[in-house]
Amino acid sequence: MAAPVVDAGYLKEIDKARRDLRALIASKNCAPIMLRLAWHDAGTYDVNTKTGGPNGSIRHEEEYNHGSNAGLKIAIDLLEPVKAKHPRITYADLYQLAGVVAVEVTGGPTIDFVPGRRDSSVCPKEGRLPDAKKGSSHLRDIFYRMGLSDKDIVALSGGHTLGRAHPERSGFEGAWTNEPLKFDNSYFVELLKEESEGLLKLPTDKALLEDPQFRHFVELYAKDEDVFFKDYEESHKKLSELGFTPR
Ligand code: HEM
Ligand SMILES: N=NC(=O)c1ccncc1
Repeated sequence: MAAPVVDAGYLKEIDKARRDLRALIASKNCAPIMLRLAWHDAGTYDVNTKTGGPNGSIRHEEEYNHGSNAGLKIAIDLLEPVKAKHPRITYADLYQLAGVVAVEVTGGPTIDFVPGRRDSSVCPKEGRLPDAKKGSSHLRDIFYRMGLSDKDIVALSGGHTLGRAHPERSGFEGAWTNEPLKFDNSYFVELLKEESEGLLKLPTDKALLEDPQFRHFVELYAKDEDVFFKDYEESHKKLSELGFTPR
């Protein structure tokens, strides 16, 4: 599909949609699943083939039915009324805007959002997102393929400050923090604790402790929330613009 014309009218629609997303997320307490949707649409990017990425393709059954996307149809359906109210906005932009708003309204950093992403109906094959049961080398394979770095891997893993795992979706259960609707650095604080009573640590979360390069950033972010917020904002913007050249 063609890229949207980002004129004054489009920018006005983005501002209106931003307000509607704030209201939706507040009313449904759905910030976590909105952030997960944005990350799953963007995280399919392959920097070598320049395919996948934040292009709205996850709206198609072929992709949202991937095992790693279990549960995300809930977010896709919640966003349909917002899309219907602002039809000029591409799904690609809407999903990334929802992710940015989800972080902001839960107390996280303000992430610069540049609109203009085009939609695609080409769905990547399953397997481009990380497998929670694996370790550091797998994380690097997946995120380096996107064109992201070690710092991006750790900072973006901080997205697990929000929400929880659902056995019927991923087989894992529980939240990573004691305040799963608050965006802060508690994911890293809990990760460094030997035992965080009743809280979740995925094998890939634990990999961030075992790998020295990753652990450096975990310790930094656990100690200084401002540094985490600055790095998270940069990495989230990078993720949301993979394969997209803002005009
Ligand atoms: C580093 C590799 C990652 C792995 C292996 C991973 C794995 C998972 C798994 C297994 C779940 C549970 C899904 C469910 O049962 O509902 C989950 C949830 C979640 N993930 Fe990730 N994730 C990763 C990175 C990220 C990133 C980069 C972000 C965003 C920046 C993110 C945001 C979330 C959020 C917000 C939830 C909670 C969703 C909810 O409460 O419904 N994750 N993740
Ligand atoms: N945030 N990542 C996920 O939700 C996820 C990633 C891979 N497999 C299942 C779930």
